[in-house]
Amino acid sequence: METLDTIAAVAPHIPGYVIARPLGQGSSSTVWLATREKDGARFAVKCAKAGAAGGLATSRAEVLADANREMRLLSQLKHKHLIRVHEILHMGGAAEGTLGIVMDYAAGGSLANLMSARGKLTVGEAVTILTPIAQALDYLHANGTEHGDVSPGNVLFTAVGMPLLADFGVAAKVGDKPHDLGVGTPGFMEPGSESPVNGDISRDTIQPQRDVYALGAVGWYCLTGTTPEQEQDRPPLSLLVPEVPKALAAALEAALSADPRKRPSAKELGTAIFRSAAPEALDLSGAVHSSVIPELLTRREILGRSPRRATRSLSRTTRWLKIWWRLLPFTRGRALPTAEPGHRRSRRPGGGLGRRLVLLAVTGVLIGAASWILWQQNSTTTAMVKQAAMESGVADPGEAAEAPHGLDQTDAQDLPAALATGLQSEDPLVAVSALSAVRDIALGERRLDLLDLVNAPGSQAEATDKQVSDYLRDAGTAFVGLHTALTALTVEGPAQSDHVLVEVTAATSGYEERLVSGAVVRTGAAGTPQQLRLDLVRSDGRWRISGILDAGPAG
Ligand SMILES: Nc1ncnc2c1ncn2[C@@H]1O[C@H](COP(=O)(O)OP(=O)(O)OP(=O)(O)O)[C@@H](O)[C@H]1O
Repeated sequence: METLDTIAAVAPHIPGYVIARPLGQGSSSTVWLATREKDGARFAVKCAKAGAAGGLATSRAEVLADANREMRLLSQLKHKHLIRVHEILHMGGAAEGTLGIVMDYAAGGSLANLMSARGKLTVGEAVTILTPIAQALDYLHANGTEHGDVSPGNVLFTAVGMPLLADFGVAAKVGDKPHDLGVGTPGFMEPGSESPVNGDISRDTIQPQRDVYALGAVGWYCLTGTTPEQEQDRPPLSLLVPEVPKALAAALEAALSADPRKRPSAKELGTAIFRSAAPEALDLSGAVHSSVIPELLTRREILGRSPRRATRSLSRTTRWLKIWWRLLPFTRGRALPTAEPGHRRSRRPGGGLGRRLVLLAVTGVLIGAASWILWQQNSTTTAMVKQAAMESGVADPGEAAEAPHGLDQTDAQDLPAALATGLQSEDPLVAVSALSAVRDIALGERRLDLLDLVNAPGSQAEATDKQVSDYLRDAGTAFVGLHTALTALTVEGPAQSDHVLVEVTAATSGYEERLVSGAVVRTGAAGTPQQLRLDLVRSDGRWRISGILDAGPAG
């Protein structure tokens, strides 16, 4: 697999999108990070390479046919752990005549990148990755589809570390033409893929057992750092990695059976893996592009391993983050929610910003883990958590939740009249109180689009609140009851200016972090009053917050 450093492809012209950087390259395509011009949303665009060496398609017509086929296949499938495809585009510039598949951007990179950075993963991390991918495979198989290339390059992660299965370039549906032999990634294909296996499993039907083998091989690779040998040459997994629980070793070894009939189904494999050990938050730090680090929430490194380095790498934005987030006090020392009794709880993080980031990060991952792996559990508690997760959209962090009760409505018209008027006030002191109240509503009711009314476009304040709102979207929660009281307001700067500093003392109330179902996942204590200087700018006749400067503790 090529790394980003070795990608020499010329950026294509994609109508309606601005290309940011290459994300990766496979045998048949290059994948680019692209921003949609109309709304700034980010996507990954997979651009086929005509005549790609090693790919299945060797002519332009074949490339087009393959892209169309992959798009068609993916558009019929919908699962929280399958990458979603949005549209297929005709490319311009150097790529004229080819197609681009626009899909969800997986900011956490691929398992291949993670393994290059880490070498091996922990048992808990492997469980976190393998269980949801087994779920996705179970879904595919139940829908008559074989993925055909389950491998580290095709397991991607969202910014909160949720695994997604990608690349349906060689996937097959029931009734499709038989696979070309030898497709897939070496090391992760069942032995004998280059020749028919066990006569009774014919090549003119899909073979889910091949995906099960591949997932077993991915699991082996995660734990040992190497791909599995053939059955007769393979040492027991527990010899290579003594800390692997017996049940996990047995599940992976069964998946790697040479005889496909001895392999478990994807569902059985997922169940066995899930029951073998507690899932653990992924440490993706060190495996992603530097520009992704600020949005990466699964950063245990901040927590304990190398706090200084991690905090430094968050760079300047953290100063703004630190100040604004001080308005969201997270409870000290309270246990974070976990879905399963006995599953690992978060460790107590260190202090300051790292603590807040990590609390968010670990909460996100554990809540996420709860939904990814709540699959075969049958206890009432689990069912309730699962229900809550589904209702809240936590079950699908990559997708905006269909929030009931009018949450997420973007229309400012249903704001209380006094607030709507306050937002339009020429007086920055009136406006700033309204801005703060609207921000409380945005975070308290998860009406996150209201933040557009609060923060100046392109400002540090906007960037900071985006981190908070991304967290709430991903977690499917709101900070219910949050109220920010602003007192001792004074304006610095000329009265008529379009840019003023407002000095305030800000104090936040206690609040509950709740799922849309109403379930409380965490409580936050009231914050110590902070003296802040809010940087306000006025445009289109309205004041918005552009930045927040720390003026120290109040009093
Ligand atoms: N949605 C995405 N978000 C972020 N990165 C992605 C995304 N899709 C792909 N990538 C990156 O691009 C790489 C290549 O993508 P992909 O595997 O789909 O290409 P391919 O040409 O079909 O590969 P191959 O045929 O060799 O399996 C991935 O390994 C990953 O690093």
